[in-house]
Amino acid sequence: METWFVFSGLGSQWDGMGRDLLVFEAFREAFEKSVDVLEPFGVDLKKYIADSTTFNTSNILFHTVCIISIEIALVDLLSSIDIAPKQIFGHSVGEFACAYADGCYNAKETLLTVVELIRACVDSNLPPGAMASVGLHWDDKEMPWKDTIPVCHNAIDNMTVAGSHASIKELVGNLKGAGIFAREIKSQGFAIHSDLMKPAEAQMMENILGLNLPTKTRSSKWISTSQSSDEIKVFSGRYFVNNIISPVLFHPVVQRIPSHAVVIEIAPQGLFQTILKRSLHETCVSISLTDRNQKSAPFFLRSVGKLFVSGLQPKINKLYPELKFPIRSATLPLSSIIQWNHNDTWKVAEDGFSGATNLVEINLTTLAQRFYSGYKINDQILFPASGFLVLVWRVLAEKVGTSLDYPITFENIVFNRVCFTSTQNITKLVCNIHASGYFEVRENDKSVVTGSVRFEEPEMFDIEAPFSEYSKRFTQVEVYERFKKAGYEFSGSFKSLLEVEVGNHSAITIWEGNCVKLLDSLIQLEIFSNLSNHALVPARIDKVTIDLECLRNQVDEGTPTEMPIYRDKNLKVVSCTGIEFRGVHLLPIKCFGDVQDNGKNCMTNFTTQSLSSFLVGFNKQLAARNIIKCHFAVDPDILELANNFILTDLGIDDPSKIGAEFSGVISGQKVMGLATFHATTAQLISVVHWRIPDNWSLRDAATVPTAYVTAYYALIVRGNVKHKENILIQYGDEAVGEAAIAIALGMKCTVFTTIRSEKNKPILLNRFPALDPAKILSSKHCHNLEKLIQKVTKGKGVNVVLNSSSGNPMRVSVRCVAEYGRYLQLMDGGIKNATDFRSDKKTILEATIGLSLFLRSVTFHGICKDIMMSTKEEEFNIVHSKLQEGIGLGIVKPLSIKHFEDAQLKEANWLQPRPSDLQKFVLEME
Ligand SMILES: CC(=O)SCCNC(=O)CCNC(=O)[C@H](O)C(C)(C)COP(=O)(O)OP(=O)(O)OC[C@H]1O[C@@H](n2cnc3c(N)ncnc32)[C@H](O)[C@@H]1OP(=O)(O)O
Repeated sequence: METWFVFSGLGSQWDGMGRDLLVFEAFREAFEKSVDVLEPFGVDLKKYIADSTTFNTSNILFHTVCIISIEIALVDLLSSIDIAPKQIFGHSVGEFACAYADGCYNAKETLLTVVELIRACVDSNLPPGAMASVGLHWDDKEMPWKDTIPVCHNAIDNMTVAGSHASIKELVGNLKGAGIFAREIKSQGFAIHSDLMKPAEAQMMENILGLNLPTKTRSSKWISTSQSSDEIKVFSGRYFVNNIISPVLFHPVVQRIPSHAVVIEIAPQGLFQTILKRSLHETCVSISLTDRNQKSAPFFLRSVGKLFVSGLQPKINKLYPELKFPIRSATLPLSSIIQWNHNDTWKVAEDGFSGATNLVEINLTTLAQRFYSGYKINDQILFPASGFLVLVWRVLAEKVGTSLDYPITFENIVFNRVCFTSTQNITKLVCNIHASGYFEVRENDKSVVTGSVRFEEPEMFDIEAPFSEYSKRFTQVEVYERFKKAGYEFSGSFKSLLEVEVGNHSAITIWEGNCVKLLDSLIQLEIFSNLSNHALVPARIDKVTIDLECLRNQVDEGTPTEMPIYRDKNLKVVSCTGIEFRGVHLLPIKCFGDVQDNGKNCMTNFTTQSLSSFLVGFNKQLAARNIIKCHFAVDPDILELANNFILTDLGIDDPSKIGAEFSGVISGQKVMGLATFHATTAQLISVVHWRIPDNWSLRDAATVPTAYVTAYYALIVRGNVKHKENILIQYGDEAVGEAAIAIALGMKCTVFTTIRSEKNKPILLNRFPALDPAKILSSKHCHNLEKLIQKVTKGKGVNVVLNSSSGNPMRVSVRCVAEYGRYLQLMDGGIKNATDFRSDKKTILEATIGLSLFLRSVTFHGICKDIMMSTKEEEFNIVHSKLQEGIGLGIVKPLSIKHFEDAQLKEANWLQPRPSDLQKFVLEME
């Protein structure tokens, strides 16, 4: 909403005007200043507003200065409550107040100009004149305004005319007789804006020049009603001489007011309310601050209320004296006397921000919803992802009043938790859809699903059927047997896949008019293609497009129809006629916060194939390569992953790999290294190693490779760090952070770093004497870090940032990176696993950093910690030789901060939660 101020002129004055507004401090202060300015000119403002006789016997000079004084005081009053205009304009002498509101003149300069100009008119002995507002058209030259002159173009059907007293009287009489609106205006015997004012022009100029006021420039805020073109912005007293002798072009300015503006009339009396309401766009709000027929102070307060309702934010507390503490103990609290007034029924405004809210009940005992009980995972009934999509779809259709046949698109759907239902309870879901299309489904006040949704023309890939009639298929029985092994117990409508091609490129389902079931068939094909021994559910879906009409054109309504589903792994698409899912990201159900994983699959399988035998297998294969006395540093998560995958036997080539870091001895030479194994078969794929000094213990050496490989890869290959650059390393007390500090200091870089724990500061300083203690800050005080970096780098920022978390450290890092800098974001487990709810990865994916980073020509790199498996060979070779060189130069050393726990091979307690700073176990193999 734009705010416009309009200042009225003669005609708005009345006996007692402004008097009651003196209760408002800002108004009173401004008015009293005007009183002081005008006193030397014999104008007693206070008496004028207090005494009827003075008012009624005063001449035009008193009337005008009083109107302008009140308008100035109202501007100050509004400004005190933080109401400021985007545009201003004035009617006739109302333009004087514009000079004040625009800042061209102060109150004194404004009032002196009024006094001098009007006094010139009074002193010029002009022939007596009169003015009237008439319901005639400005452009209608045929109208009978004999001997009168149109002087103010007020509205399409209203103008003010001026002339001799007799001619105005005659015209008003004639018009009234003809049923046309006509009203004389109190212009105190003057025909302002007409030629009758011309004889006063020279005197006005002389008086104005006598004031010797500086020439100013009007701002673009002030739109002129006295100049035929608003282009000329030079402003001096001459502007007002022109105002008095030229017509008022009010209506053309009113027409420039956009729809959705708040127009505030500033005058002793809301003179133009009738006209504004007739002229403004119907979505505008016109508010007067005053009304002669009502008590001024309450009326003003009601107007302030209207400003608030219109969307402005008046600071109403400024209208009252400041509360001084302590207040008297006898002061009664107000709260008991404040109550809701329910007398009126209010229509809530549709302002584009309100949305539809719908409570949806899931009652599995009803006929329509009974089929949902066929969706069970690990003995619990789950409300399926497809059910949420159809729910949101229905709510939106109802909100916009359209049928479900209209194509719909969902985007960025995020499943924050799973929703269990049961036949005993009714599940209550609240679906909010914002006007922007953002939706959220909540259960028990917790967010379950979010995303965006809109009805729009569908945009789907053309289906290219990969279907070969001869390809092998799993039958329905085989499909659901496999699902069962992973914990799914689909029944009824949800046993919807009739067959699945073994390569998971296609499947057949059946359409029986149930959208939930059909959508779920597509999700089921995606789940089936990724099946492991954990039940998977969608965590995110990038896009879903549904065109029901297109689907219906392909099927016989009322007859169950077999329908092929296609899956393209490269396009990340699962689709059938009229429906397309893009980017369905699945996660084990246990990753969803409050899910009670019964652990059936995980733990039973865990004992059948123990982790120790898995590691013993690794050890044997390294021994076959002459690497003996191995120590493994293993990440519990990776072990868990290995455990999951090793039992997966879908008969499909599974490309998953597991990486492990180790140390050992080859032909009497101590080494440390990295090895990769097949996740499904535990077979060794590749191994690399580095020679290490004899004085390193094998236990310590096992912890070095991943941290330094990651740091070298990030800083040298991706970050291209150069000698003596400035570098920010977030979390220098993490393994990769410590390695990065070692490398950066080795290149004589200026290192800024943060630490998670103060106790690590002396350890870091001991390990790196070259590190400046002043540049090691707590990660909890990011703002200090930003200040320090900007100060030290003279506002340029750092050349390289290595960051491993989202949230505040990320935002600070983004602001601290210099032009042409390199921003390196560590991704635990890599982009592929970025939807993992147990870590920062999801937040990193959803973090927004803005484009400004790239406009500064900064490059952004996502760095996975499994470098060996995810990097090109030539890049890994660089890392390999740099790391060997670093060992030789003493840059690479065992980590000084303890992130590792010694563990027993036979220990079976791997899946227990452990402190977050203990990242790995070190196992000594026999
Ligand atoms: C130096 C100087 O300052 S010179 C400048 C001199 N001043 C002027 O030129 C100001 C001219 N304008 C005015 O005086 C006022 O805006 C007026 C007279 C047009 C309207 O003032 P109001 O206080 O609203 O008058 P009032 O309350 O009697 O309303 C007029 C009624 O007539 C109706 N009306 C019919 N035709 C018209 C018309 N052509 N113009 C205005 N009102 C009209 C209005 O709709 C309104 O009816 P409503 O009350 O049902 O809405």
